[in-house]
Amino acid sequence: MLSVVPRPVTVRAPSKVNLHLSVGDLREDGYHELSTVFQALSLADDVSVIPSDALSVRVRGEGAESVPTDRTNLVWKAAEMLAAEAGIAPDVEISIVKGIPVAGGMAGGSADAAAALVALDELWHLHLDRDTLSGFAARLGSDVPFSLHGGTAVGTGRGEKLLPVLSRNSFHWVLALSKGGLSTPTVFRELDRLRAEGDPPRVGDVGELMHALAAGDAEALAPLLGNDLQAAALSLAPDLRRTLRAGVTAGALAGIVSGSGPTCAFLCTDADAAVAVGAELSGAGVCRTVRVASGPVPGARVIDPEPEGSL
Ligand SMILES: C[C@](O)(CO)[C@H](O)COP(=O)(O)OP(=O)(O)OC[C@H]1O[C@@H](n2ccc(N)nc2=O)[C@H](O)[C@@H]1O
Ligand SMILES: Nc1ncnc2c1ncn2[C@@H]1O[C@H](COP(=O)(O)OP(=O)(O)OP(=O)(O)O)[C@@H](O)[C@H]1O
Repeated sequence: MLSVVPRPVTVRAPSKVNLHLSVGDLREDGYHELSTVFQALSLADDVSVIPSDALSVRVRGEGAESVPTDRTNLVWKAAEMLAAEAGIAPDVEISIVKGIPVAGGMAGGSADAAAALVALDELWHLHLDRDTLSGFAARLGSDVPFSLHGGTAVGTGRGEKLLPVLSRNSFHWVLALSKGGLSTPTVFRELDRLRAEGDPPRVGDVGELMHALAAGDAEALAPLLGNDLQAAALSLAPDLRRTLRAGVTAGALAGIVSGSGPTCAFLCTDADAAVAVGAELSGAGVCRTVRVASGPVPGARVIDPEPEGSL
């Protein structure tokens, strides 16, 4: 009798940077009302799923040692959610290859959760539509629907309600990765504290930023980047000021803290400039390592995995 060896399904999911992040009031459910513009970046995680005897999670790559492999991992929760929907047992081995820094403000865990939803939908032949998958994504975390969606989008509510944004051309980024991570709830709490004591800067209107995106104009976009969480991230990790200054000195058009930090994202004129800024920044001793990335890129999608050893 012929036995069929199951093939893994592999899904790549992007990181994100918030080009504009306006944080509103703290709601009764513990979340803040947000208005944000997300861009999906080419720095990505790959998630593979294959049938197994029981649910298990393996992690390798960037910061893998600090990622849980038990039921607290978002991919575990994603598998249990989809299996319950399908009325089957969640017996799969899930392998994550991390490219996105852990607790870096770039939606790494959210990318994995979105990738797991897409991969298991494919593996189990569920054929769920995008709206249904987005519903599951929103239950897993505020950033997960965007990791599924990709591209450039406005997020409202707690960040989970999305509308696509017209964006021309690719934008080129250098990402300065930090030694440690920052906890997202701690950064939101720090912003509440700073606001109770004073008046940290708030981002302005988003209209001009939309025009710069539609025009694909990096020079116009640079001065319009803004993040209300930046003051809180800098208060918790003051060394990031030095990192932000160093990126601009190295030739970036502008630098911001990505989401809740501590990763700093630098917008550059073009791909060559990004490589030059990255090289200069990595020699400046202001971060653990640098990555060059571009955006927008698509959301979580099935890929043909690279053969083992080809990287
Ligand atoms: C900072 C951002 O990355 C910007 O896109 C997101 O707002 C964070 O999204 P996320 O990591 O998916 O966050 P979640 O897992 O949904 O929430 C983690 C915690 O962050 C805080 N949180 C998150 C989103 C939001 N709109 N308001 C909040 O106050 C809450 O304390 C929440 O308990
Ligand atoms: N698959 C996962 N990958 C990374 N971290 C995970 C994962 N699942 C759970 N976690 C936990 O979530 C915490 C936050 O990690 P994550 O990388 O998602 O942060 P982040 O990129 O700052 O998130 P965001 O930008 O969405 O706020 C980690 O410290 C880790 O304990």
